[in-house]
Amino acid sequence: MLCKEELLTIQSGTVTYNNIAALSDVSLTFYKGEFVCVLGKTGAGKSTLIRTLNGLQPLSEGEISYNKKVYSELDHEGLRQIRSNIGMIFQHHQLIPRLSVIQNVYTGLFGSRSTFRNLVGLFSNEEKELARDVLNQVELLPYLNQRVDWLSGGQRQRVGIARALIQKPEVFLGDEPVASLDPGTANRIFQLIERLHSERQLLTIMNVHDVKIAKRYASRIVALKDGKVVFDDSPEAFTEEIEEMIFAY
Ligand SMILES: Nc1ncnc2c1ncn2[C@@H]1O[C@H](COP(=O)(O)OP(=O)(O)OP(=O)(O)O)[C@@H](O)[C@H]1O
Repeated sequence: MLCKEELLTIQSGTVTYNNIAALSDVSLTFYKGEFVCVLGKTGAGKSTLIRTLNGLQPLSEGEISYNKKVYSELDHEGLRQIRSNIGMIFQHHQLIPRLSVIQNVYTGLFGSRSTFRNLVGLFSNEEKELARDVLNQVELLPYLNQRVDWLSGGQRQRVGIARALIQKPEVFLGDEPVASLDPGTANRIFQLIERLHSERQLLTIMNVHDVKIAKRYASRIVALKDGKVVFDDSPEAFTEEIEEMIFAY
């Protein structure tokens, strides 16, 4: 029997904002090689879950651990090291508009370099080679000196993916990465994410609101409602009844 390698765990996780629980007693274990899509209507807690997994949002109660290292027991440096293993993409890319494609990709390395090297923009030949390699993987090498604000939405998201890849992550997180894109472009972005996921044997966790995308690409679907996990199973087990229950008002 194959032994699943546990990577990220949230145990009884609760996040409270002004007495309202954005996440409520959530317990999930994620394994290397899983492609997880997190579904839920607006306000269900999807972004909060992703931000807690990335260590950007502390839990009000409960524990999160990465490779058995508990976030709340780590100092700033320990948390930074964990974050360097987690690549993240966002709905609005969070690129620096006036910088070029390759300069934006370099920012993915900033968490693992000295402030001085970041400030003066010094990059080793190895780092330059790595940036070209990840841009090639997202098919943007011809655009490396282009300003990102001149690119289309799909191209910008591919820059965001390259910026995450340059970290050589073990975990790939996404907060609604295709929510602003047309269905065709959204599918092409997910095909790219799926290819990179398989080639690199990542743990991939993507928030989406499109059930079709989740059913097509995920190996596991987690659904949230009012901050609680209401479904955690295979895409095949995600029925129309469950979909109605999750999106009902
Ligand atoms: N910084 C914050 N301060 C106060 N309340 C917040 C904050 N962030 C989120 N919330 C609240 O927590 C709940 C969950 O929000 P969250 O953004 O995680 O949901 P979501 O499923 O990602 O929704 P969406 O798809 O709209 O982004 C919502 O009720 C939201 O209003």
